[in-house]
Amino acid sequence: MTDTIFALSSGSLPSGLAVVRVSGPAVRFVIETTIGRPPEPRRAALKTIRDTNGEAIDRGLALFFPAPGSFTGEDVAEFHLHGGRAVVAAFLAFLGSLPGLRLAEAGEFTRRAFDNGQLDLTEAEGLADLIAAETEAQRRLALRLAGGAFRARAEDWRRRLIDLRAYVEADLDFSDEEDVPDDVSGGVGIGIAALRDEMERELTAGQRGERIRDGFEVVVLGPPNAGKSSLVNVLAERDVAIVTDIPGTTRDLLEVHLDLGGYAVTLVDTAGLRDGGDVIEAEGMRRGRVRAAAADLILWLDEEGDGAPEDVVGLGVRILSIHAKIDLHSPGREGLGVSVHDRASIDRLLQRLAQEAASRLGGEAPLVSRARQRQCLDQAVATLRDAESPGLPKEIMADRLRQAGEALGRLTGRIDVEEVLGSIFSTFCIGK
Ligand SMILES: Nc1nc2c(ncn2[C@@H]2O[C@H](COP(=O)(O)OP(=O)(O)OP(=O)(O)O)[C@@H](O)[C@H]2O)c(=O)[nH]1
Ligand SMILES: [K+]
Ligand SMILES: [Mg+2]
Repeated sequence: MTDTIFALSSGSLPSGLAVVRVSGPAVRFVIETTIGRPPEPRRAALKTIRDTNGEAIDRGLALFFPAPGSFTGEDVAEFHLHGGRAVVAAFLAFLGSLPGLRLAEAGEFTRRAFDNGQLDLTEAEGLADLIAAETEAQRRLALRLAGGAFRARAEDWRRRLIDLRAYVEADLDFSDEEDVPDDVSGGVGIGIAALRDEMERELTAGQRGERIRDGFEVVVLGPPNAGKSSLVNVLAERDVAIVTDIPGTTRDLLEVHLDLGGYAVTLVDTAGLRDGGDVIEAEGMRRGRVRAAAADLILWLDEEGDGAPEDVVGLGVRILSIHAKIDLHSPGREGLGVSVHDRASIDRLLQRLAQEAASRLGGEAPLVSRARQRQCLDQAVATLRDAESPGLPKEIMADRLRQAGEALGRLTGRIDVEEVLGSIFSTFCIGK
């Protein structure tokens, strides 16, 4: 028989309340042992919670969610206890002493929900992201995913693929007969193109999704001693990077994470760019350039206001040029000036960065936000493109449609799920 699992599902103790969740076949037994008669389904009941000897452990709310109308799809109970360490320890120890009960592993409640068809893989990923979300944009993105928006979309695509395949196969079966109109395959072609077009649009929007989830990347470049590390420290409001008046102080890449206007932004400090320098500095510069080439924005910093040199412009990344140390230079220069000693200039820069992030990542929350999702969808699009090749034999077209359906099956976890499950559910915390 399946184990009944339990865990503290709320945060660290002590706290006002602690929520302990139990899921599995022994839930009714747990309820009868601790509070007697089960409360009405999904209704909170205030009860004294007792151990097997009838001794009170705490007084709190108990809820019962009978299968299948629960998060996991199994019988589930929730106990809202006082969030004291001894209270929770006593209750968990008591649960562990009951036959068939054990502490849940990380993500095990969600894993059961998935196994019982309560969630698909994209919804499970959305839940993991919702719990990990640190900014508003991440929260909105994750909530949409967890709410089943991607699942619904993928299921619609899959149904349409099945219909298209049915047409092609019917066409195959009757291909000898005169009276099957050939425009059936014309309609199929239009159907495939429409489907591929929708998927491609989601892939494009997904570039935003991955950036929202993983962070909008800003790499700070400039000559040595321009004040890059000082600026990164001020923006991060922490003393993360070493600052000295010696040119070539920074060698390693150093990243800090900011929340700018609800968007996650990764700010990367780099080694100052100049000719010469020792081997270590040269390697630092190389790494800085590589990172910058993949960034969303380069923050070019110099004291002269010369702007980024040709080789940096040649990276093809959007550049925001900044005059550093404006407290040392005469005012009236053009462009965005910054001094770490002038709070107003820092606030202007922060505002500008938030605008940059918003203009690149704003709009309706996309569906695709993970490399895994993108890869599945990429595959579906590639096979559909194949299916559209002119003069393709019907058998092969039908097979391509089947393969596209399989790619969607991998996306939602309908097929080939084992290899990705471990990596997804291990990112969950215990109790989820
Ligand atoms: N007056 C003034 N001095 C600054 C400002 N920003 C940085 N400095 C000084 O400039 C010097 C170099 O600063 P860093 O932040 O180390 O410069 P960097 O660009 O990171 O230098 P490298 O890592 O060597 O490439 C230090 O002495 C800082 O105190 C500023 O806005 N105004
Ligand atoms: K320096
Ligand atoms: Mg530095």
